[in-house]
Amino acid sequence: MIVTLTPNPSVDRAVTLDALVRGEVLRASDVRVDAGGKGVNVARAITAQGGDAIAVLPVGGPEGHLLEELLDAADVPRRSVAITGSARMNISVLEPDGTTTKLNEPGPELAEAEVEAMLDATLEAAAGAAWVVGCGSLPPGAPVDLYGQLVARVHAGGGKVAIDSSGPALAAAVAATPDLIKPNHEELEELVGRALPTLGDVQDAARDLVAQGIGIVCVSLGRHGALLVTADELLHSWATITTPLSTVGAGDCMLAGMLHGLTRGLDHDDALAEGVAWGAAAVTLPGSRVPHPEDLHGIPVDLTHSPDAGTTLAEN
Ligand SMILES: Nc1ncnc2c1ncn2[C@@H]1O[C@H](COP(=O)(O)OP(=O)(O)O)[C@@H](O)[C@H]1O
Ligand SMILES: O=P(O)(O)OC[C@H]1O[C@](O)(COP(=O)(O)O)[C@@H](O)[C@@H]1O
Repeated sequence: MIVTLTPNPSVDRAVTLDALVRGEVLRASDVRVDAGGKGVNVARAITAQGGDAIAVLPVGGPEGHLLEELLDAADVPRRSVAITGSARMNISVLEPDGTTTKLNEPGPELAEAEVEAMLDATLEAAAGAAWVVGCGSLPPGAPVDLYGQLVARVHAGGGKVAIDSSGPALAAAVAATPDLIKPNHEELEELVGRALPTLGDVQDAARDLVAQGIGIVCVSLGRHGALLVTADELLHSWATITTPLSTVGAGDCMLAGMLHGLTRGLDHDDALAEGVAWGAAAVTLPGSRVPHPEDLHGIPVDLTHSPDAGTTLAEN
């Protein structure tokens, strides 16, 4: 079982437009609403594939109510922690060529007691879990080392922790040496403080993080797939898709597939390939819809132990 903590969940509203033009009145051709936030998406993806996950999230206000309704409709087990503020609503604008523009709100201000209650609920749900996953940005009021605290508390109980975050929250989590991190290319560049234009540069940065004590560094690279580095392994896996629809939540599905694979005892090759397949499948689906088993058919996944270090990582 996998427990996800999403300190800053959202109602995700995905709006499809012919073209995003600033300063104009634009008519949407389609709209989708999903429960969102990175850990919520990880739990949704695992549930959709028949796995066991529990989403822990702070819930308040009308958007919080909608979030719970959406999770219940998708049969995602959850532990809601009541908060005074209102959950955020994030908007994604999707254009026909697959370009995705995201407008993420900061989220509600959390009180110290609400942060504590969220950590307690996560630790309680985590008894016997294979992995605890801390995901996404931190809302105002949450301490920057919230994920660092999560890592320390889960480790004290003998559990394993994965972190998928960005900026100072990720840096503080890394200082507490989680068992796995899943930055995307941009998040890794920010973490190490330098540009990483090639696969070889990403490889070197991931190796440095492993040398600091992180067991698995898995970097998602958009259409270039993902690179997984441990103390004695280097793997690169990718999937080619012809019709990208929405990249919202692709990284979350990638992480979900990999953790689901690891939990089922797959080795790192097969777990990475599973993650890459889930991530690529997510890109073929509208909004932040997560893939079900039938969505994985026909997604060919490649994997090598000798990545081409010279590959230039173009913008996704
Ligand atoms: N254009 C694409 N073609 C194929 N796979 C993709 C594409 N974009 C994303 N993916 C898949 O989704 C995963 C996550 O994408 P990425 O953009 O790196 O994550 P994030 O959503 O965290 O920014 C990748 O590892 C890959 O498996
Ligand atoms: O916590 P953050 O970084 O603001 O991201 C939250 C957003 O990210 C998502 O989890 C999607 O993930 P990606 O942005 O990585 O595609 C949305 O569901 C949510 O709206």
